[in-house]
Amino acid sequence: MDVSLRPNAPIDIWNPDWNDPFDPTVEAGDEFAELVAAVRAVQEAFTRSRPDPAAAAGIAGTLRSVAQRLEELEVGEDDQIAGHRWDLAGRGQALAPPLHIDAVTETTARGRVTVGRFHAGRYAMNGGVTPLIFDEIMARLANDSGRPWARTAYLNVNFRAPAPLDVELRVEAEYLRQDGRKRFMRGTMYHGDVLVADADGLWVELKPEQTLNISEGGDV
Ligand SMILES: CCCCCCCCCCCC(=O)SCCNC(=O)CCNC(=O)[C@H](O)C(C)(C)COP(=O)(O)OP(=O)(O)OC[C@H]1O[C@@H](n2cnc3c(N)ncnc32)[C@H](O)[C@@H]1OP(=O)(O)O
Repeated sequence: MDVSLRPNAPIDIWNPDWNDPFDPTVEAGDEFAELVAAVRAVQEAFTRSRPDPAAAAGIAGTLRSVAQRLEELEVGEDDQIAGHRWDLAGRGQALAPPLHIDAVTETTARGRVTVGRFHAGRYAMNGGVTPLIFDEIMARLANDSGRPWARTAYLNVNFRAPAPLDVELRVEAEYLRQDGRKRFMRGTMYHGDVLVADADGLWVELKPEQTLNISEGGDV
């Protein structure tokens, strides 16, 4: 399947036909989506398992060969697909929680996410995962509507209640205000009516001499 990898591609709104990482069926013919779903399935199944030593050794060997096969297909970061598929949950980045962005306006964004044990701390979402989800949706909003690129300067997260696993959580972002290059954002995460976390964040617009690709020697 041919896919758009442009970093500034229009935001894709969730389409029920797209792959859900918790749904083993993926869009027919979308081989990369199938691969991401498979990687996520490995992560979740590994986390939930307790293999005996022989099984662990066998599975490790199998995964080493998979890694070797993928290493043969390595490309530069701008050309990789993971993280660049805007239509997939978590942009096809298998570490990222599978956040579906449902809607983005100039000042708001909303999405939903369900995490399993791979993203768990103890019986609830890991405290490092919550900021990942906020950064994803708040950065998406901060950089939407044709605004020049901005980077996260700070992200302060309040954990209000344990975020349960295996159930859908609602995530929202709000563009509070702009002050020169500074964009102030707020995020909230709900399980039903329960606020499980909220966040305040600042995104700072890059100066012309700054670049997203810091390996190109931009002034960052
Ligand atoms: C992913 C989903 C898809 C969505 C699309 C996502 C793609 C976006 C790009 C990738 C985003 C990331 O990966 S972000 C990854 C995590 N973030 C980073 O790595 C950022 C690292 N930090 C930096 O690069 C820099 O510190 C910047 C760009 C954030 C700011 O540096 P700068 O440009 O030199 O800013 P500077 O002139 O000093 O400050 C400008 C104004 O901001 C204020 N300011 C700056 N930093 C702070 C701060 N931490 N706390 C308070 N205020 C601050 C200053 O006081 C000043 O206010 P005043 O005096 O004007 O009032």
